[in-house]
Amino acid sequence: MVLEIITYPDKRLWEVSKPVEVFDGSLHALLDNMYETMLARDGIGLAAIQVAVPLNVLIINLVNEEGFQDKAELKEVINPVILEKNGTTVYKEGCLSVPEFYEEVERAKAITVRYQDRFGKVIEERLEDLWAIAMQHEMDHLAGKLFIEKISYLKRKKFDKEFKKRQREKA
Ligand SMILES: CC(=O)Oc1ccc(/C=C/C(=O)NCCc2ccccc2)cc1OC(C)=O
Ligand SMILES: [Co+2]
Repeated sequence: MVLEIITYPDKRLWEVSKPVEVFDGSLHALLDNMYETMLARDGIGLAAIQVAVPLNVLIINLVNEEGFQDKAELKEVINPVILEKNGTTVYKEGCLSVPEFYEEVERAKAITVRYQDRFGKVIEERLEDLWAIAMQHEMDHLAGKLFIEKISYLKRKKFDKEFKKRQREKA
């Protein structure tokens, strides 16, 4: 089912998530619900903390060349660890937990990551470009970090001003 996505400045977004110990039906249900929620909200990545579950679980499903999200390319990532980082790249990121705000973030261009799949099998992969960006963005969520904490001081001031303006408009 589609779950509620918590949004900035909900303090739970700064919680540090915990490792998954049991790869059971409830984990599978969480992954399925996260996928449905991400698609319903036009997302390409989602971390469990964004649906208020502080577990080291994230999913990524980028849009492919034909321009749609192929479920065959869905990555279900549990207990990820980055083993290696190479190069740097900048990309204008967005986040379902920080709606309507996009900003350039600098990240590693390529990473080697080790994680487990929904059955606990260990996978080691080298990711590049948008896959690497998305993995780093979602893994930051597991450490209680948002992309707006990685932008320059001036861009963060712009975000704060923008956010307050929208709050006033809504009030
Ligand atoms: C209005 C609004 O909030 O728009 C959106 C903003 C962000 C998003 C999704 C962002 C997302 O999936 N981010 C995953 C992390 C990531 C960021 C950059 C590159 C790779 C991975 C979707 C939005 O909704 C629509 C309809 O476009
Ligand atoms: Co995000």
